[in-house]
Amino acid sequence: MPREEMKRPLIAGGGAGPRPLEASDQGTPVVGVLGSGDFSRSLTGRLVASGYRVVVGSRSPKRCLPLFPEEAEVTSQVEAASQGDLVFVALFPEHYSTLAGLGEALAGKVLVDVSNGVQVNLGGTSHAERLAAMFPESHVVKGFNTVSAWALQTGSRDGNRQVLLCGDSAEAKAAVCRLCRALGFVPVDTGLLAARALELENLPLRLFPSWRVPLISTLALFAFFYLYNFLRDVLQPLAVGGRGRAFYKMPVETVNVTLPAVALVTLALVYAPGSLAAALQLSRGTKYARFPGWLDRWLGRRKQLGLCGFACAATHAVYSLCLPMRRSARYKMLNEAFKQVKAGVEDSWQEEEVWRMELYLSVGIMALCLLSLLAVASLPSVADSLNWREFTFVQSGVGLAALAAATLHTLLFGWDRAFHRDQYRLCLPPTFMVAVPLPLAVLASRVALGLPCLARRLARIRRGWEKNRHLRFTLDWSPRKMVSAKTEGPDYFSSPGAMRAVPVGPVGRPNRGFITGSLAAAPGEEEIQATRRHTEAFEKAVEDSKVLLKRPSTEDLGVLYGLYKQSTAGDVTTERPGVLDFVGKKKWDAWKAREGVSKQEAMDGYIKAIEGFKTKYGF
Ligand SMILES: NC(=O)C1=CN([C@@H]2O[C@H](COP(=O)(O)OP(=O)(O)OC[C@H]3O[C@@H](n4cnc5c(N)ncnc54)[C@H](OP(=O)(O)O)[C@@H]3O)[C@@H](O)[C@H]2O)C=CC1
Ligand SMILES: [Fe+3]
Repeated sequence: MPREEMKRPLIAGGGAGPRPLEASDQGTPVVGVLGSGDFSRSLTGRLVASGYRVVVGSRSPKRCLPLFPEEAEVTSQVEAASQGDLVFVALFPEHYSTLAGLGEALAGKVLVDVSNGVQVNLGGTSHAERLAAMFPESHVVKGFNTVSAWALQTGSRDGNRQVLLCGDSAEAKAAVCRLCRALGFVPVDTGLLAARALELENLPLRLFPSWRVPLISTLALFAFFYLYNFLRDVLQPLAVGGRGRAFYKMPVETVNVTLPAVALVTLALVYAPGSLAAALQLSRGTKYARFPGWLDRWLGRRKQLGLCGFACAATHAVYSLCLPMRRSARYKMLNEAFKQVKAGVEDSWQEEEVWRMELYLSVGIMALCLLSLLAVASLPSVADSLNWREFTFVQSGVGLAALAAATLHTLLFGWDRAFHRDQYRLCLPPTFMVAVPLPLAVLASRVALGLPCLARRLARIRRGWEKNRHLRFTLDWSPRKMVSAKTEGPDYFSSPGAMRAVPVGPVGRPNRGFITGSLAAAPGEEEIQATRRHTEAFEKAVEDSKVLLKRPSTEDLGVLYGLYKQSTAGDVTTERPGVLDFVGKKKWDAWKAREGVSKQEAMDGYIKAIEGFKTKYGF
């Protein structure tokens, strides 16, 4: 549906006259809708506006007729089920049993179950599966339950346009997908009914599922730090015989000491799993082993944790700005001034305190700016406009800079207080000392991962290198495959990185099916040894071809490809590729140019060529 059409109101308020089906509409299916409630009305309006013929089935058609656009036919449930090619069941699941008599009318048809549960159902049978069991001769598709009646009415331009679907019949799903697109939505096939229906039904019932753990973690941290500060700043002064003037700190001061600690730890929690993942990859020497489930989930919640941290930091900034506005602050300042006058102090300027405060504030403001950048970049519309490198730069580079600035801000706040005895109230160290170890550890781990020896190894692992394996080309030696060999072997013409390679066992141990093992099948021990040496030299040359410093010219790649194919598959046996397959033709020509050359000679040629290319392109 064109975007413009999405903007017009879809429920015809009576102004729009009947919209006869045009010639092109003749092929579109008649859509039946069972039920006459909110969802049914919104869906009917949208279907009618998109050119579909709609037959609504109700228990009392006369009563609800005025509620529907005049283009829609409102009739009995049996009639709607019989006429519709595709039938929506817009009833609550507890009323499905009232449809029992429609089995015959619905046989062979696509039934769309749009229902949602009232509470999250973990492990039971989905409504869609119940419907499928009721109508075994129909094809049930679960879908549209994640779209609200309101979104159907107003168009989905402001929200998510996806319609998640699942079902067992591919044709039925295809029909629903076509209808989805015609209504201006984007269908997403999520799989089979048994596997996905329950999940889809639970989706609209979940409240911010990806935010639960980050929010709970942030709240737990807040509770911990608040209690900690309460003990230190409110209870301790009372315990040592204060004059009962400590509880006033609870709404502002204690909260404002708590918030930066929570923000800092939360921010550290954003970058900690990345370091753990890198450490795991380094120790395992591969990126192909799965992370533990908890680490996977933690990695997947970094954005939410970061936004929670940002919210705490921003609130801390607002609280800090408001600190001097409080009555308590004014009284305290006046009292201090009075004490100074009494003590005869004219100038209370303390150079060290001034510098501490200037630096502390400046670094704090910078940290907040960097965090704001991060938060803005995590908005889907902004993130979508960045390429992968830009996104990584912002999330990783700017994020770590924000963490470093926030840690420095906290350290400047602490200054030398860690060494003052009077700061250890109730034997508890100052809050910043509790908050700072995790961020410092994360920053130290990032510095360590940036050390050339680790960074290089990690980069190799992330490009597919494995500690206990090495890469070799598959040189298929079976005669049947040789005949059909078309593009096997290194794909020299695509890109060096795209060369087809498979992991094999530790170096030196020949594997069956690779050229080493296969050639060893030749008779005679001496012959076998000679062939093996020759093959190993060839294999090494193939390995070397992958690590030339520069990519060889197209001509040289052609030479390599031709010799390689002749070495491994013998003479070309396939037809020359078609006119439009430029790369295929070049490859074929390069192979054809070696026709008649024996495999041994081709291998020799290949080895020599690589030796030359090592000097020419660097190695
Ligand atoms: N509203 C929404 O935004 C969304 C709703 N849904 C799903 O769509 C389905 C319908 O929801 P909605 O339209 O809001 O609900 P409504 O209550 O508005 O409509 C339900 C319809 O069911 C029929 N009905 C009511 N009572 C009975 C009964 N005792 N026996 C048989 N039929 C009965 C009625 O139609 P009649 O009298 O004509 O037979 C009624 O209009 C639900 O499964 C809901 O989960 C899914 C996504 C969004
Ligand atoms: Fe601060």
